[in-house]
Amino acid sequence: MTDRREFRDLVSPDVAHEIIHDLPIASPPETVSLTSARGRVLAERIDADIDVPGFDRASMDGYAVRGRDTFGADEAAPVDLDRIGAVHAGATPDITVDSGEAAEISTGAVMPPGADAVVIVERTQEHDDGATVRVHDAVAPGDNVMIAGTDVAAGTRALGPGTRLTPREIGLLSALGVESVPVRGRPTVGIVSTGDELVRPGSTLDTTRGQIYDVNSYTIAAGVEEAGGEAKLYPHTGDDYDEMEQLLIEAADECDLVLSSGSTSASAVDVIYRVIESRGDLRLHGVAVKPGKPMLVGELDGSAYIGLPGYPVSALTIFRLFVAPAIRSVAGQPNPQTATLTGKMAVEERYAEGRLRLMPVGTVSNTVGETLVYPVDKGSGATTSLVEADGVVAVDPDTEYLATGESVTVELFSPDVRPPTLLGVGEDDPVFSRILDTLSNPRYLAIGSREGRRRLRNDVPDIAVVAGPSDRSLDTISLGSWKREWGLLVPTGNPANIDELSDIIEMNQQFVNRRTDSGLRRELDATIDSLADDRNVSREKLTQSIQGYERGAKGVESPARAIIQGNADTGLGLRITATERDLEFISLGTQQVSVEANPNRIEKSGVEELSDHLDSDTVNIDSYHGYEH
Ligand SMILES: Nc1nc2c(c(=O)[nH]1)N[C@H]1C(S)=C(S)[C@@H](COP(=O)(O)OP(=O)(O)OC[C@H]3O[C@@H](n4cnc5c(N)ncnc54)[C@H](O)[C@@H]3O)O[C@H]1N2
Ligand code: MOO
Repeated sequence: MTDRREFRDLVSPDVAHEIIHDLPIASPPETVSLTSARGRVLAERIDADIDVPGFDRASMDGYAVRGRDTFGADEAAPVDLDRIGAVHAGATPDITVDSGEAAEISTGAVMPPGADAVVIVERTQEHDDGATVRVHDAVAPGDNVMIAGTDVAAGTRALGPGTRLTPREIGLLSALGVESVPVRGRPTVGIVSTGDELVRPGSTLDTTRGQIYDVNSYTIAAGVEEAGGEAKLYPHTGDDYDEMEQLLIEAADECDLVLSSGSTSASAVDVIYRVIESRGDLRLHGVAVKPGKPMLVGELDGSAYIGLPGYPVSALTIFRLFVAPAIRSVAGQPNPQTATLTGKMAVEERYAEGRLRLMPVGTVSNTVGETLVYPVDKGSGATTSLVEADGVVAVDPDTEYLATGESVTVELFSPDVRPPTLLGVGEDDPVFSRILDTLSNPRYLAIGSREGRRRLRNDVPDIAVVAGPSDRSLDTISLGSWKREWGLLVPTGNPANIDELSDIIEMNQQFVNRRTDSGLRRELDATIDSLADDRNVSREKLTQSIQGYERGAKGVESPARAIIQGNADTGLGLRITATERDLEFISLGTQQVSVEANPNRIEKSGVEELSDHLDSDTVNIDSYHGYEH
């Protein structure tokens, strides 16, 4: 037990920022060519070595003249000048314009000696077979001419240090003939994800061994690049001390900053802090934020080191809060624009762990333009906790309770986050999920019919999709409904010869159920109830004999997938799934699926859009197997 770490003294986020600020993350400036300069930050000022333009330049097509010759000219009293030749862009003029003369000139050409203005071609006419130019307009010296150095004069400061190079600045540098520029270094950030369970996307998972795809290496690498660093992925390390030490030292030698993820916490196998303690200097272990408490900060072999917690939400939250600002500061990148919105809590929320809580939240607007805010907390281990959220609400360590209706400030993940046009919740229905693809920016949380009804009653979502029996009626407006055929899925050829519900009770088959939240499950339970009534036994008596009845799977396709993988003999599902997954289907009936709108949101554009699609031919319900209007 002595190896275990307890987090009694968590440091405050402010102190953590200071400790990270003092880390030696250095990255020397470098010189890059203009073609790779976009997004980089100038390390030094750039002065103009040349005038731009480097000569007096015609800015319109027309005739180069002496302005004084045209004075008084207008439509009624044009002036005739002798046309003495032409000057084109990219050519040295071989003529001089004297008094009473004009030379044809094209935009961008060098003004010929003697000329000081250009009359645009539209205000002239050629006469005498081109020997004379009739000018209908007076021009003053300088008109339609860009004098040498007016864009940039040689010797002036063109761009200052710290300027972020966008296409506009790159344009100026090109005009000055600068071919490569000194820019701030991009710190090299080594990413070491720890855990024997991790596998890189692209390889096959062995879930029996608890393998999962590595998330953090990719989220963190993307975050590093976005902040202006250069990410370098290292192979995974397990929890073996020597292996971890060797990999971390290698990364520290090659990188300006090493970021590990995982192995930060209290378990005896979480050895990473011991590597830092023995090979470097551990300056922080544990910060008072949620999620992300077990963060580590220190130095390792002269490089900066930050240990992120393993849970993807915790890792990314700590990265955004503490690490990204440090990388931006070294790379000279400005802090990104933040955008906040003020909304009202749609539900109440309790929390009392005494840490600054960065609560992921989703937002939805109601028809009077208010923003409603609801927590999206599927836990630190769920990547959807962040994808289904629009931003975070920072809840102060002393705040233990947020009441429904309380005003909160949401910091959006970025200023271009747009709250969904439609927030829907409820049943996982394969056809409704296709309808979603036709809408502009919907968010749909497949949390089941029961939870969907509950949230709709609480006035959070715009719509709920519900199926199956329910004991409570809803005060809602139906936007549409259809019927879907449900029953038992079995492998092709139906090896166990199942043809009715009672077979799975009597035949000792491995069954895959759905969760009690789903309308499909409620339908099954109602059918079992009537079977129990017929036999004059309790529902439990029957369900006890169904292997797998108690454990419900989340997705509408989960039972089918289990059968295909050979992990089950039969499962609860829909005809459409059986057809699409090449399984056989034993029909047990049809159930109604209805799309119910929150009566207070009926005028919201996203709801109107959905309603229109449901009424139109966009959605041909009858074309799906087992579906009918
Ligand atoms: N008894 C205690 N248990 C835990 C505590 C505690 O104080 N006492 N703290 C919890 C908190 S808070 C967090 S956060 C986590 C952090 O744990 P670790 O940093 O040690 O992370 P691991 O245990 O290695 O992994 C946690 C979890 O995340 C998965 N993981 C890890 N790396 C990745 C990756 N690159 N991609 C995707 N998923 C990853 C890993 O498989 C685990 O499921 O500890 C709590 N426990
Ligand atoms: O710090 Mo942990 O991230 O609360 O789950």
